[in-house]
Amino acid sequence: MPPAIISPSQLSPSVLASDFGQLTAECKRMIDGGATYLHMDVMDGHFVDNITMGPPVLASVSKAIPGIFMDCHMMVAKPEKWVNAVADAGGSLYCFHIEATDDPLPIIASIHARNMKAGVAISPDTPSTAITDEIGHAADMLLVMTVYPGRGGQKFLDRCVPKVAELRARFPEKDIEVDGGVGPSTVHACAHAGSNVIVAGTAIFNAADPNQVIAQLTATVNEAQRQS
Ligand SMILES: O=C(CO)[C@H](O)[C@H](O)COP(=O)(O)O
Repeated sequence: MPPAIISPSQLSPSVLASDFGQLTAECKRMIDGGATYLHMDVMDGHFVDNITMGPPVLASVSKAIPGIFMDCHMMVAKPEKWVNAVADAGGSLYCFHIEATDDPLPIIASIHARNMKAGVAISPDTPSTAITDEIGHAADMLLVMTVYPGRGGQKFLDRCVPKVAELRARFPEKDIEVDGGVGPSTVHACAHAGSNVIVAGTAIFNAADPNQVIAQLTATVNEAQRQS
């Protein structure tokens, strides 16, 4: 059993599954439905084979929804390049991929210098040990991808779950996020391995009752924390 988790649960709907033509309304709908974060999937067409949105769109959302916590998942080839633009756009958390840089510590420092939380993500084929003790302690959040980044609606990769447990054992005080294929049938494994920040896209946006799914995912994490 992993050590007791002290970080509160957060539910972060992935806007990749939203109607981008109604993005602000979709984000409001999620917050009103019980989400605490909004997972903003920023893709630049280089790190992954897809393009989504950038700082101008983030700025529109933060302007329309003051106080929103934008959990910005930067699937970009040069993560050092966008820190200031995302901060200026109202980003709350800047999470970059360890595979996209040879020098993560200065990026974490630059994120903190702009008063954002710093996240470090690992793709499915990257071992959790790529997040060294030094990197993990410097970051605020560690993201374990449970699908290959780039698209929503993919099948959850169970083989990534042990990485959550390994990181939780080394970093009991950090936020640990899971992203990809997470929904009512897969959240239990993530939560019991030690994840406290849950990203879900299609499971929420495609649901008949999104608020019920948000409540169910949050309750599963809270129950896992009570049992830890
Ligand atoms: O980062 C992502 C893809 O790169 C998405 O956030 C992720 O896939 C969530 O979507 P779903 O819950 O539908 O799998």
